[in-house]
Amino acid sequence: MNEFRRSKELFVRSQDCLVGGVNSPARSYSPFPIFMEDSEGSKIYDVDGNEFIDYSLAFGPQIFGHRHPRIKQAVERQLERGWAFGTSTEKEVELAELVSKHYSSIDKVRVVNTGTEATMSALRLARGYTGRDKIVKFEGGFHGAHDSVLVQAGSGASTHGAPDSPGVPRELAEKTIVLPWNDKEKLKSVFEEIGGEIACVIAEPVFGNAGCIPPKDGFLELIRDLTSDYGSLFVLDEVITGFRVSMGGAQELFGLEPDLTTLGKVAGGGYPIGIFGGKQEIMKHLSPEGDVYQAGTFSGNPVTTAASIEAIKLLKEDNIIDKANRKGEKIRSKLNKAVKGLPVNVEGISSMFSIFLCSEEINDYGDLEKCDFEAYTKFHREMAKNGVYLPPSQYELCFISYVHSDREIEDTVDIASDVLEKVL
Ligand SMILES: Cc1ncc(COP(=O)(O)O)c(C=O)c1O
Ligand SMILES: NCC(=O)CCC(=O)O
Repeated sequence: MNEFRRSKELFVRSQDCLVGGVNSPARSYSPFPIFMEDSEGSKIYDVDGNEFIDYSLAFGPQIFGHRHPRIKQAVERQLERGWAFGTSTEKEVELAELVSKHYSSIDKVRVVNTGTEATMSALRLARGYTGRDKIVKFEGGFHGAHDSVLVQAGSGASTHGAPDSPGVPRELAEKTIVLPWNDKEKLKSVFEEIGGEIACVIAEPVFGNAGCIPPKDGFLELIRDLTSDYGSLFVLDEVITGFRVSMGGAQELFGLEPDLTTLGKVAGGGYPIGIFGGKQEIMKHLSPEGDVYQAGTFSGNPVTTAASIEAIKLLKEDNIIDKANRKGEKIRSKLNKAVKGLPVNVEGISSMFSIFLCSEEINDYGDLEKCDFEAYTKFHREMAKNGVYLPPSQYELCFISYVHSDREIEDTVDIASDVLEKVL
């Protein structure tokens, strides 16, 4: 049974110098976070020398497994030549070409450092392009930690009970209209009422920050139709799904054509990245071609772009997405079988899944209230004691990589069913 003595000591130290002892609230959990220091493939290792099969995978990017040798080598090659020039580089061009090759809705991109920056900039561009201020998002949707989207936000904001963050000016929050996910009638009536004032609808194609909740039939298509009819933009936030559910993201899988797309996570091969892009007609409004301002010292930096290019090539050459999808199907079906009779519901698509501690199906953010959050905290800790690292909240997704072995999946299922019997 794993023990976490050194993590506990470090948490005492970190609380004196980091807010809540962490650098992101999503990493703060009871009784104290486990401090990691090493990784290889499907495994991560903590400061006490414990080994874990990892299903958090850095909150998503590591579909390749940790420390993939090809990504490591690409970064090392770049380190030999420099890691920050603040100038144009050939790699940026290569990366932009690769992204638009895989995303038919994208002619041009801008590369930034995080998903947060990507959605923040995409919303500014949508507002600048349409000359309108209002945006629509969905309850429990998470698009990063910036003002316009910290309204009824999922992920850590919900975990820590602050889906509407203080500090966001009321005047700005009022410009964000929040609707229930998968509710076609509400969406239609908002457009009928004020469609001409809406700059854009931003949506995760598959909910990933209020657990994994796929779209109901026709919901994304309805967003597409209404935004087109009313001259608003459809911003598809593929920070989680991009380069994960298929090379061309959820838009390829579902046959959608958004106006703007945001990417992150897997797209950086584990290095910090955000990308947003769309058709030239819209992108040309971004500075320096247009007036909508956006900039950044580290945007498109050479190390991240080297990692990203290698990652995208690797995804294709090693057929990583199909392999990870099959592992996803396997773990979901085995877990569901193993927990029959318990109030547990394993849902998901592709290489992502949620272990909801409740017996009913989860269709929207409100349904998460039916889940047992206290039991999840115990479940998370007991799993870690038994060598399995899960995301620390039911709001976050479990991810599986293409290098998780069948043996590891079987061990995980056995451990999870024993632990769940105990904690429920
Ligand atoms: C759908 C979605 N959009 C945007 C973000 C923000 O990305 P980042 O954490 O890289 O800023 C996240 C992060 O979890 C996300 O899940
Ligand atoms: N789904 C939310 C995140 O991935 C955020 C991770 C973090 O802030 O550490």
